[in-house]
Amino acid sequence: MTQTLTLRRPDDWHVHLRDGAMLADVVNHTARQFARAIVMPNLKPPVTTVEMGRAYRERILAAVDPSLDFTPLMVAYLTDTMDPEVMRRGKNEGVFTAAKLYPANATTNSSHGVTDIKNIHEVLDAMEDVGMPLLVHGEVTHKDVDIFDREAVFIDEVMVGLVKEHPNLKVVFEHITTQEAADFVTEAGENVAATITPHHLRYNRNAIFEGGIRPHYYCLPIAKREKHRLALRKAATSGSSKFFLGTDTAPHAVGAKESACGCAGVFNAPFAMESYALTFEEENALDQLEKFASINGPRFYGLPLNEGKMTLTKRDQLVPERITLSETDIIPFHAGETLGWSVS
Ligand SMILES: NC(=O)N[C@@H](CC(=O)O)C(=O)O
Ligand SMILES: [Zn+2]
Ligand SMILES: [Zn+2]
Repeated sequence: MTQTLTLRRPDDWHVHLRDGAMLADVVNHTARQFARAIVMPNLKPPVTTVEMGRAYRERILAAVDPSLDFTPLMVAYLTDTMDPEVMRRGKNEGVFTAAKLYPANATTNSSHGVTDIKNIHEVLDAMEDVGMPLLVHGEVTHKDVDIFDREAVFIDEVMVGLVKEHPNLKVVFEHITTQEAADFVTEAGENVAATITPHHLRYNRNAIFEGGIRPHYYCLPIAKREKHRLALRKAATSGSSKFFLGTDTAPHAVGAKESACGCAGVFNAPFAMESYALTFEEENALDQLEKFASINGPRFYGLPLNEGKMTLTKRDQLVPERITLSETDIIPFHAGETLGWSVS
């Protein structure tokens, strides 16, 4: 018996499309599945001005296969010295959909990030004013905090105060990895939501060390204990409108991953919807997938729902061991596995 599932076309509320040759190589993997994507601004140099946001959007559109209907939604990268006027202009000129808070040195290309949230108080006021969502990489960076505790500590040290001081600011807690983050978002006001990646729903921290060190499972925030994975699965499939799809697809060349100091990030764009479908199926929640993938995100951002459709079919599909790009190879998430779902 073939089983199919037809949904409104989904959006991806957290992607890294990179730039140059890598951009051209990866963007259509996202555009084939998703109608829109929130494009992260952690380039070198980061996207900190309206002009840079506009130019990056042009480069993305130039790289997209014209037969695919895809809209990149641009994000400003917040620094200690960001001018609040960039938020107002970026919004008025239709360039920036959101702005991203990277705590300085928390993750890939975050060295220009914010060293203290106090430094962006006026920027946050301006965003609250114009209704621009703040996207947060929620980890503290002090060396004395254990890497597995950095998200939970960030909630206490930053998130609680942030939502108290800016009660009308829309906040997306990006790529949550802990029970604490899922609970925080559930208990916060309607202005607080979270994205959840395919990979944090599928493996816990043991996968990173199974029989040896496995760099392709390394991403930030790092995967946590099993109880946290189960909490994320519960949140994603709960039907709550506060949780939505954000793959955090983060391509790095195979050599940059398989290294003495390997980069953080999982490249999951090619089979993202198949991976989420598998998880929702295992949770007996396929009826909740459309809300998570196609409805909760646009509702939170105040954008229209997509009119197009996507059909997922219950049909086996082999994920390649590696994908050859123009300048390097890359290892996709689920490499070598057979997935029980295919996007038609
Ligand atoms: N998630 C990751 O592990 N890496 C992302 C950065 C990020 O989202 O934190 C990247 O840009 O490579
Ligand atoms: Zn991040
Ligand atoms: Zn990311």
